[in-house]
Amino acid sequence: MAQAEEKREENHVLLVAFSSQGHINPMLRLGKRLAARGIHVSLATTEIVRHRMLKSSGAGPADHVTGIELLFFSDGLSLDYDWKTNLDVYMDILGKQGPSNLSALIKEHYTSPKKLLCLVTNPFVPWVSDVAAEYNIPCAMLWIQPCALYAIYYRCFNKLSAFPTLTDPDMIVELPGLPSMEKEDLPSFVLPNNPFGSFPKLFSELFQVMEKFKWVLGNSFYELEKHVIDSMCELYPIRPTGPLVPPTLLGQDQELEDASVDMWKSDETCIEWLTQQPPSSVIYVSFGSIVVLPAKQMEAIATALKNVKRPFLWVVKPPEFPTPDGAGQLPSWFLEETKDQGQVVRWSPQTRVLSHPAVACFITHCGWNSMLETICSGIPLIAYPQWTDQPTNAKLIVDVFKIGVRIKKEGDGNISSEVIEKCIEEVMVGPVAEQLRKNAMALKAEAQKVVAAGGSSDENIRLFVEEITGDSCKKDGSRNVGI
Ligand SMILES: O=c1ccn([C@@H]2O[C@H](COP(=O)(O)OP(=O)(O)O[C@H]3O[C@H](CO)[C@@H](O)[C@H](O)[C@H]3O)[C@@H](O)[C@H]2O)c(=O)[nH]1
Ligand SMILES: O=C(O)c1ccc(O)c(O)c1
Repeated sequence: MAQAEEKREENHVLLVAFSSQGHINPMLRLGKRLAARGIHVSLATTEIVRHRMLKSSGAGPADHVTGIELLFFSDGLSLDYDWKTNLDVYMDILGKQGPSNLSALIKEHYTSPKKLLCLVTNPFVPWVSDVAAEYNIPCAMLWIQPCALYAIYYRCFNKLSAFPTLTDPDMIVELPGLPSMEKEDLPSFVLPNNPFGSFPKLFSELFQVMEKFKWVLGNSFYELEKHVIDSMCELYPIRPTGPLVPPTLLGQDQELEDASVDMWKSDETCIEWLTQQPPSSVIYVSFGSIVVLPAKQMEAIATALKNVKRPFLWVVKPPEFPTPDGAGQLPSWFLEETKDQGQVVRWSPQTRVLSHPAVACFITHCGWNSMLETICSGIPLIAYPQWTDQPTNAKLIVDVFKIGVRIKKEGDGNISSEVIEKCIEEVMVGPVAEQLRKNAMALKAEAQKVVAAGGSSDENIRLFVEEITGDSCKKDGSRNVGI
């Protein structure tokens, strides 16, 4: 038997992720923390990731990321399928084709699949638990959004609390461990008029069969979300093992190598440019890997950045499927009129940007990875959420973590440049800015503590490893450090 195959027989965990960069990277980082405790780890995801990695690096497709083997299966569609426009169809086809394709991959790569210690999946590919059952392997889930979202979905889809309906769309939602939430604060998938039918269906099915997951791990930390984590103890506990961000952001670069994939090539020139800017002066703007802002909103942000006359670094990722209405594109006047003020890049080395001393604040769509990276960099945020978990993440930023402000939409759903300008000034100067920075620095210090030896997330990883390897006498998944 070849050496690689021998390894797969012994202490092996297979992670399975949806194709989004924001889903794969936290899984890989969990993988590194398991590997640091002697577990062999591989990650399986769909072919589109191999294709994007190849395009981004210009080299041959990677089959390893710092020691973690990458495996790919087909989602049942061609590589150029416009899945963002046809999300419902995509999720449906992935749900039908994914299980047999993943099962075939496991048969092909593991001589005795039953010897796998565990499959770890993320919530967007919940059917992985059925593949695990087929081979009689236990299954864990890594919840890749805040624990607050886990609690909200659990209560909503098991009908344990009241949520807005078509007849009462504006009701205030009250849940244990969380502040009161208006409809603007709720994840879009629980709203009665949400147009993405496949996601509520997926989450509804998932949260009704949670017993298929022997463990639920979270990409968060106890000290950040303790009330809501405690509130889930009696229902279905979640064990936070994060923040799963690059070790450099946690002061752990000496002891732990990073594992992540880059689906887009980052423009490193912006780091040189940042180095020429005064300390705490630059507004960083990015909306992650999926959001494409309507032209009117691009115009409002462009106008605000120009008017505040402060240096900025704006990531404008060209839409993968451009539309004639100018969505996701800069207004034609912007580059010329701001050429001495800021930089625009197509994709940035974001974690290096956030931890650069020149960066003062971050205008963000509130993707959870971006939020955790910002928390670990100790800078305040300006929240401009769009959909999925982002509205709730924005609520957490403002009312729970208290490290930022939120750009409020007008009645017609648009934003005005004046509101954005006001938010920028609020986080840059004055007593509010000072308090936000203090709070942000305190959370950064906390994040470093929880991943260090004996910290709450480190302990939760240790317990998980003990349980999957059978080194623990208690295997009921209920232990959770900090509770
Ligand atoms: O120029 C850029 C912009 C982003 N990033 C990285 O890309 C990731 C983006 O992740 P995230 O902030 O979570 O945003 P999305 O890619 O939009 O993530 C999706 O997945 C997240 C986890 O489920 C959700 O919280 C988001 O709402 C959802 O949009 C982060 O690690 C960033 O560091 C870069 O490296 N360069
Ligand atoms: O993480 C999310 O919430 C999310 C939602 C929809 C997507 O298409 C996606 O790639 C990620």
